[in-house]
Amino acid sequence: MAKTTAKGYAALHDPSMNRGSAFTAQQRKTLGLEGLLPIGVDSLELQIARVHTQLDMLDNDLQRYLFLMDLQSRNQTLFYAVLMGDPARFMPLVYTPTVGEACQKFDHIFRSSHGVYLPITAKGRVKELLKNWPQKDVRFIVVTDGERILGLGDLGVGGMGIPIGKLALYTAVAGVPPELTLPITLDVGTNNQELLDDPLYLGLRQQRVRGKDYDAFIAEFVDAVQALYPKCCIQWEDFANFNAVGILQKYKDKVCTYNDDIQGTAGVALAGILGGVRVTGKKLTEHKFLFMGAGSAATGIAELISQAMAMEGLSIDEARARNWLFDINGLVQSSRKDLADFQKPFAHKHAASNSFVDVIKDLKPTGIIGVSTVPKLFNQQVIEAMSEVNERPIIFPYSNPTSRSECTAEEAYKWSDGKAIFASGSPFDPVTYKNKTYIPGQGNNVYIFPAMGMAVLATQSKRVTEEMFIVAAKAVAEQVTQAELDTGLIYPPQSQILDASLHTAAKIAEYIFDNNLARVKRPKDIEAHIRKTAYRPVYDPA
Ligand SMILES: O=C([O-])CC(=O)C(=O)O
Ligand SMILES: [Mg+2]
Repeated sequence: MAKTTAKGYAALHDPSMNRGSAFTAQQRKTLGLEGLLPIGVDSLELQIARVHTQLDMLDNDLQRYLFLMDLQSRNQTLFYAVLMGDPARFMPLVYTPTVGEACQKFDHIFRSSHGVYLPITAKGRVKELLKNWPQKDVRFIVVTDGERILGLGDLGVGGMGIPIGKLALYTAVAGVPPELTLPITLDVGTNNQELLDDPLYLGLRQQRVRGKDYDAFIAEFVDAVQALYPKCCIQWEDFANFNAVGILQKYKDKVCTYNDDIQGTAGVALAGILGGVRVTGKKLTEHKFLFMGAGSAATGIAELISQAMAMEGLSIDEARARNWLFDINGLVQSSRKDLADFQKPFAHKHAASNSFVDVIKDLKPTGIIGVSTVPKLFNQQVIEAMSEVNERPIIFPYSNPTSRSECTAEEAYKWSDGKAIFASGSPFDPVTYKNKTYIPGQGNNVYIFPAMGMAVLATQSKRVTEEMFIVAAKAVAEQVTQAELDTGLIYPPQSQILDASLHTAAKIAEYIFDNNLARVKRPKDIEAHIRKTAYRPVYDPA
């Protein structure tokens, strides 16, 4: 929401200004609020405590999600103070897994609007619609077309929950000022018949537009953003593979943009692997990865790992040869005729196989990475096979939300007899197995995208490059202590995610300055500058 200076009654209804019961007596006088609030004056701490009590009264996480969204549209400072006070507790509410359920039920739970909806029927008028957003300086847009929301598929306009949730984390996790962010949904229709048949559905009631008209709409959108907000970075989120890959290819060298599912996920996977590599004692170049799923998330991770392996001495071809994909049609290998261009670098010579377990026994990967959106594919046989060929198998079920995870943390630890190096896309509780407690890490792009946002903000970077994700991955991984590795954690603990993200952001920013991508002058101490720029959820002094 835009920062404003509303007065009187309007001040109570402007989330960027509203303090509710925390307006001081003096402010109430000056702003004309006397009589509009009960006489008591709360501190922010007391307001936070009240929110916790109210959350405790609710029966389930979807209700808590709705409560928090209402809070966001009522009192922004309090919303972020609550989130940032306990990120480990609140991330699963405003983000995966609860946000997935909220997107599925979007039309039924809809209350008030946040962000901008651009229907393809407004073709030619995108700029005009965007101008209705009150804020004139927007630095981050997270945009979806709702076609592949987490692993839940086409949710049409209901996908909006994702840009809203991601941007809340830009702020809560890396301190990006909320007034600079804007969630957007491009409504190009939906192919989800259940939605089309639902009288409560709020999006366009038509099949998805494809091809030239779709591309032209995306182009108009990018142009409009450039024209209105020249310093803005566009993050593409939860598009179907074929659109995600094409859009990124088309715009990554033209404007400041990235795709979180391809590049952010790749960054966080590489960070987890660098952490995991420390546990295995083997060099990165000695590892070999097998992906369950061969979409753009898989190829994005495989490519970033390959680049990182190449930086450690392998040729890029040797590096790619250590990354294998497996999908619904079996092992991706060079004789397959159904492959898209973006999959071909990872289609190596090998006999066809439809058995993931056989492929594990044959290729002996050191890690398996699940980006299939199909739950339970890492079954007991798979994890036992990985444990037979590895002292410490890397098991990363990355599909979201929890209901789509390739296995649970408990399954991974149990079936590997406590040997698994584990991280999952959505959170799992700690697991006790044979008297030892393991803390499963959340290998979610939340360790990357907020930090990337903060770095881009602090530098006004012209572009977002591939190397920036390698820098980010290394910065995340280097913060994990040996004691944390010993408990199974390969990412920094979520309780300290703000601090970790600010450090990661500083490392990325340093790279941006070093490579002449910045549009601002280099500060003497980059990390101090970033920490100073970061949003804090406090009321400005009266
Ligand atoms: O949103 C998340 O939790 C991670 C992500 O980008 C996805 O699964 O699409
Ligand atoms: Mg996503």
